Amino acid sequence: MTDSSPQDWNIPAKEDSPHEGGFRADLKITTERGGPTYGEMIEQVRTFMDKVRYACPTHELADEVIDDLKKLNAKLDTMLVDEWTSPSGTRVDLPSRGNITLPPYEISAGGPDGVDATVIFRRFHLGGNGVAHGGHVAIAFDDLGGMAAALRIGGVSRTGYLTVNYRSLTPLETPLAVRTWVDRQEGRKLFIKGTIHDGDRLCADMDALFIALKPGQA
Ligand SMILES: CCCCCCCCCCCCCCCC(=O)SCCNC(=O)CCNC(=O)[C@H](O)C(C)(C)COP(=O)(O)OP(=O)(O)OC[C@H]1O[C@@H](n2cnc3c(N)ncnc32)[C@H](O)[C@@H]1OP(=O)(O)O
Repeated sequence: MTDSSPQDWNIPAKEDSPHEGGFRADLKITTERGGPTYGEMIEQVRTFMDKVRYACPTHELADEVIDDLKKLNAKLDTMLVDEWTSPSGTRVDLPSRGNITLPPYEISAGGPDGVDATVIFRRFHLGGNGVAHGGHVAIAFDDLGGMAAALRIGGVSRTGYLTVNYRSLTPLETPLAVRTWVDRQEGRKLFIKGTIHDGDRLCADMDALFIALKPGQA
């Protein structure tokens, strides 16, 4: 088998976008891409990453795992698609829309006024001394802040700035309440706020600007 080279990832989109050269105009929402067990596949990968974070393999075991991973990567190589047709990020029936790169969250309510979700930072989100890495906290805010913006404008925006105040430690493997909402809107500018709580305790809050993209804008 061969390792993937960088060019392998430049997979052209199958369909033309109504936004030539830019972001896709429509936000795809799917529940079937990748099949009925796609969510379980993603969960197994997360579990694997949890174990990798804490494992100290012998040389022999590391070599075995490398061989197994090469086989798995070769299997997925036969199924690579462009970003617009990948299940990842579109599967609204799965935690974090099936996006392996995000901390898994589940949305309990979402609309033009904001989003309520429960996020669980996993063992592989460890920063140090048993709690979450601040960068992963920011990723949760970025995605759920972007979601609040998307649900307000019915389209795509990009983060202009995102400030996180880390108010107290953010635990791993604990369901945490996230709320993001549009504080105010000025034309294309959406000023988003957010909080993450562990019970009554505020772990972090966010102050961000998302800017709605113009047609054709990347
Ligand atoms: C069931 C539900 C299904 C939902 C369905 C799925 C939902 C799915 C959700 C996905 C959620 C993902 C969320 C991730 C979002 C990223 O992580 S995006 C990646 C990180 N961000 C970037 O890479 C952005 C890089 N920057 C850029 O591309 C450009 O600067 C931008 C943001 C497009 C803006 O450029 P532009 O269009 O030329 O606009 P520009 O005129 O510069 O600025 C517009 C206004 O914003 C102001 N502005 C711009 N930047 C700043 C700044 N940093 N600070 C202050 N003001 C600023 C300008 O001053 C200007 O203000 P006004 O003069 O109009 O008052």
